Amino acid sequence: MTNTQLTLVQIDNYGPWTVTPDPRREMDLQTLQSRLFADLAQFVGSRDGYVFFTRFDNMVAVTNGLDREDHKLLQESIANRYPVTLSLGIGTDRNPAVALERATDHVQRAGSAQDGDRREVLSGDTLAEADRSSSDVQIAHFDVNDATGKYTDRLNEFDTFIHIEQGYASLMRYLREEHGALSFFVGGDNIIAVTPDLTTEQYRAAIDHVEAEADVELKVGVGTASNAHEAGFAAKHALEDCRHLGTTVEFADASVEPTTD
Ligand SMILES: Nc1nc2c(ncn2[C@@H]2O[C@H](COP(=O)(O)OP(=O)(O)OP(=O)(O)O)[C@@H](O)[C@H]2O)c(=O)[nH]1
Repeated sequence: MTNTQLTLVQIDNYGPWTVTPDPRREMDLQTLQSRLFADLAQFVGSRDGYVFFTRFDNMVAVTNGLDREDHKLLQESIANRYPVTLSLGIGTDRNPAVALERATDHVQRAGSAQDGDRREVLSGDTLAEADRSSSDVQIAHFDVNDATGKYTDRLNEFDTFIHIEQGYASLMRYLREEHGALSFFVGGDNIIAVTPDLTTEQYRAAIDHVEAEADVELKVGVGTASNAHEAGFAAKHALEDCRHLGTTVEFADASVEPTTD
């Protein structure tokens, strides 16, 4: 059964820091943000989790497999190397949107994102050791069909970007509203969604919705495993199956497709 552990990563008091004592050079802020994301990706990825950059000042990580000590170590390591600190809220649930709601609540209760006195909050419970082996994550890796032929090789980069982003906007809203799944743009034409147990029909309905609303054609590979890396890796293989078979939805072999209840 899926039971997703999500961590909200929030830079403490970042807004005021960006303008104190004067507004800081934008490319310096972009450098800090992308390096911070790279460090998080390495830390969380080496523990088989996933992290998504979302707005950079706030990021979302799938942390099944990471315990409280791992979270503490991350905070300590960032505080030692960056001019900013991180607050972390942890939440778990079968439904990823509910898990994120819980994670967020822990951080928000401790104070505002722009509260100078709120630093390095670490709040919320990780999955109990006993639950870890029976708690799976479902990852759906979406990809635009022939993005290279339709967009990259034909349009300028900005017009390509508009098409891809419109597809992403349509998918992220649909999956969030219909299923509480959280979708993240990860570059190129790829979107990774953290989902509850969904069926082939439910994925197909999402793809049909995006085609009707944004005129963007997607395919998806789905994987389920005890951590994001394994689930996501299986999803990538399933996506390759879509390419070879010419299908739009494939589940990885190891994932058992649930029946609709
Ligand atoms: N983040 C991420 N990006 C990828 C991955 N695979 C491909 N990309 C990106 O997606 C772009 C397009 O590659 P593809 O999706 O393979 O190409 P395509 O033209 O859409 O062809 P088909 O997907 O086979 O229909 C690449 O330039 C990469 O930027 C991946 O596994 N992860």
